[in-house]
Amino acid sequence: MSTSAESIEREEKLQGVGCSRKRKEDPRFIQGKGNYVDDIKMPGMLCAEIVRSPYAHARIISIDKTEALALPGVHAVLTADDLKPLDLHWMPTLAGDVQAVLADEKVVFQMQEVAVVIANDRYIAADAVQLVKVEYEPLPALVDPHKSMDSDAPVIREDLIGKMDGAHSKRLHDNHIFTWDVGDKESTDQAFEDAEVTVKENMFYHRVHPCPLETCGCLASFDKIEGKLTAYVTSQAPHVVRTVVSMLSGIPESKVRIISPDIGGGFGNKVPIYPGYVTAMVASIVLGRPVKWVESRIENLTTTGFARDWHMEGELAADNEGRIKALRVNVLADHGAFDACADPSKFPAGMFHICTGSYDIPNAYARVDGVYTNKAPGGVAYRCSFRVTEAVYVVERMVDVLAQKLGMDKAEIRLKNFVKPEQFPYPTALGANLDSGDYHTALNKVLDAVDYKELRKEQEEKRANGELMGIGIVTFTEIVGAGPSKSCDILGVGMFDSAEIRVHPTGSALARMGTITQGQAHQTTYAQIIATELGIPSEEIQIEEGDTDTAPYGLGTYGSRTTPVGAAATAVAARKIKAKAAKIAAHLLEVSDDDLEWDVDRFKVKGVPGQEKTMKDIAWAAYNNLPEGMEPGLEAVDYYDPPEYTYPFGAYLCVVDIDKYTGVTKVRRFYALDDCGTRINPMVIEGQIHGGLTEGYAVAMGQELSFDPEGNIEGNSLMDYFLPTAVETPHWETDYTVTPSPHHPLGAKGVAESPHVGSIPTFTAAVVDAFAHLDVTHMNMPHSAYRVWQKCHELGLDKAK
Ligand code: PCD
Ligand SMILES: [Cu+]
Repeated sequence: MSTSAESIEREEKLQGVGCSRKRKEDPRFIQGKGNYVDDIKMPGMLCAEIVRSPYAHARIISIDKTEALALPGVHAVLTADDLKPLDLHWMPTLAGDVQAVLADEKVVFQMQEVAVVIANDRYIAADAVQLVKVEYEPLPALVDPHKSMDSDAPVIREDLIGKMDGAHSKRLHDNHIFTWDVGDKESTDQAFEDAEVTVKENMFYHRVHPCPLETCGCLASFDKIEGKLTAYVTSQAPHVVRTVVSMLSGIPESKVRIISPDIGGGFGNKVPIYPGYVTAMVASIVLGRPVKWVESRIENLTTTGFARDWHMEGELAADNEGRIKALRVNVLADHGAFDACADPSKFPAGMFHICTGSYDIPNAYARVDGVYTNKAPGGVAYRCSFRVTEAVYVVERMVDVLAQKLGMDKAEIRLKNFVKPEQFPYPTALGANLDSGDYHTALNKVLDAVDYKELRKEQEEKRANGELMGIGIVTFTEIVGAGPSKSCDILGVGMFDSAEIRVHPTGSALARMGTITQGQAHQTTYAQIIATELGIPSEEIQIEEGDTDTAPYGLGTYGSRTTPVGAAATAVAARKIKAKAAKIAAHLLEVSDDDLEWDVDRFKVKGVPGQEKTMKDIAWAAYNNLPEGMEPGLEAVDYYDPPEYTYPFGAYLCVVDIDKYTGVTKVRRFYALDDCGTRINPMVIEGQIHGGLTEGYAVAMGQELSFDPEGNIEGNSLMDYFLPTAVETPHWETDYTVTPSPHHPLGAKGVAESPHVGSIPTFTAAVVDAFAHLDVTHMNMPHSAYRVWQKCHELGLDKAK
């Protein structure tokens, strides 16, 4: 291959892999030309609003629609009784449970969907909601998951009474959902018995919500003549929605069209299928007119897709030198009133088995018990590949707790226990198979960059002075790219993904994928991959996603799976085209394909200067001058089933200064080093990392959905729920190393979740480290000023001068 200045120049023009190509979608967005579900209008369109329960737990005595129906402009009021004849009053969840579309005799969480009003516009519908008279008989609410399995606990799911075979395991109580465990319990227990040192800590990973700027919504239109249902849905997985809608409604899948238009942020919130979507679709079928439902902010925060809410007990066993011998974790998972977690079907606790982290831990055992409470359902992967956030949190916290007990440095204990570069691929004690990594290089790079020794010295001086300064260190490993079909499916559909590329006669291309961007810049970055593979300039490649009538079947975008799965499909589809292109070039140049070499955007005859055919020449020939017997056209499709997950990793360090009189925590420095293997677009990666760190800061420092003893949700509007703006957001410093994935066609791993997963425990680590000299080993999030002040007060620090 030639590396002449001329070919380097041609390569740069392609704007391929590795180029910080500007985001192609931005000119549209910044000019207000985005097209979201709520922007779409159809002739004759009606609007739906939902009547919701004021109680967390109550029996429905009666529903009186008379007054609502009498309001001019109201077309219908639907309740569970109206959906019953269609068998649509309950729906399956992604977690193998069922969920009431509209409450069936009983409400089980505050703001649960009770009835839906359909009217000419949203204002009339909202007025009519007030006129629907529902009589309730309140029942005792179960809010504390630790009490879910008490013998006198109120039973939440009467529909499941006596059904002790759950979707994932035996159920131990009417409020128990599943037990999931992994690892060797016996050897782990033994290692704990034999250990020189053990540590244990309880931590609560509080309930939060992804809170995308655009709330969830659906515009459904049923064409009675064609028998076709078209729905614009805020979905991160449009094909999955199509399959479920077809299964639920009996409409052939070929007559269901789901379109995810522009999406204003997903963050996991837009993976599940919500009652609102179903009611809009049903209403359109019943009324024969398009029906739109769009949530308000409070509805979004209260009823759709929460995340976390795990009570975790972590334990480590080690020797006196700090070599970790075993990890044991016990989790009580609060899933709310329906198990609507969005995980691959066989993983009720997501990818929690990554909780051995970046460490070489010989023995491990983890157990998770899911229980029902009177809270909204969800359990979505808020910027995390299914409970990876929880996994990283527990192990990183425990390593710090161990270091404190042994009086060891928190960086040193990590360097001592890392999986070493020569150990990859590394099978963990809990069954993950880490494909690649170089943890020592990453952490050392960070320690050098911030002058760690100097920071610790400064901390000592501050402590002597009675000031609080904390240094948090986290070295995390993610598991992304769900996933190999052999282990990962959603309702039976394997979690492959797809790409279809068509090269037109004049050499430009159109490509469609089964994934769907929500702001990640897929239109920019997918084109870069094809540009490098096929030598077609990025500018001449159009990327389309999100319309099930045109895109090949895919499982969607969440869990940072686009790069590990969708980008791999794209590379492989492009390579199929290139293989055909080589044959056409050989034919045009009258040589055998062996005599050809690829040079950026053309095939050249080896050793014969000037004898060459560009991709443009080849594309034209594909439609008129082909080798004997070859079919015309230049296109390919690939369904890529990854052989393995990818394991991005990183090393983060945070420095905080805490005011002991007010508890105000100032993030002085945050240094984030990420390794996602081959980097497709460094600028997009940088943006993704800034976004993920900011969301991590939000979760660690302020976001929280809490409940009072009656099950009333607290803090469910943006008056209380913390969304950091540029004012609160700290300054981020980023860095990287490159350890390519050995099995991915491009060597790339996902990246978008890493900063979220990695930063949250880093903030906690930094806050706790500020108090470490006072024997504090853990503090629960969120680290709001009030809560941090409480700790200062408890320790009498706010009294000291
Ligand atoms: N190596 C590499 C990697 C990556 N990349 C880039 O970056 C991005 C991203 O990617 P990923 O990582 O693969 O991911 P995806 O799949 O695409 O996505 C997903 C994610 O993404 C993130 N980010 C974001 N951004 C925005 N803007 N928006 C949104 O919504 C969002 N979301 C979030 C979330 S949450 Mo889940 O759902 O929770 O699970 S998951 C998630 C894209 O564009 C790509 O291309 C590159 O370049 N390179
Ligand atoms: Cu998660």
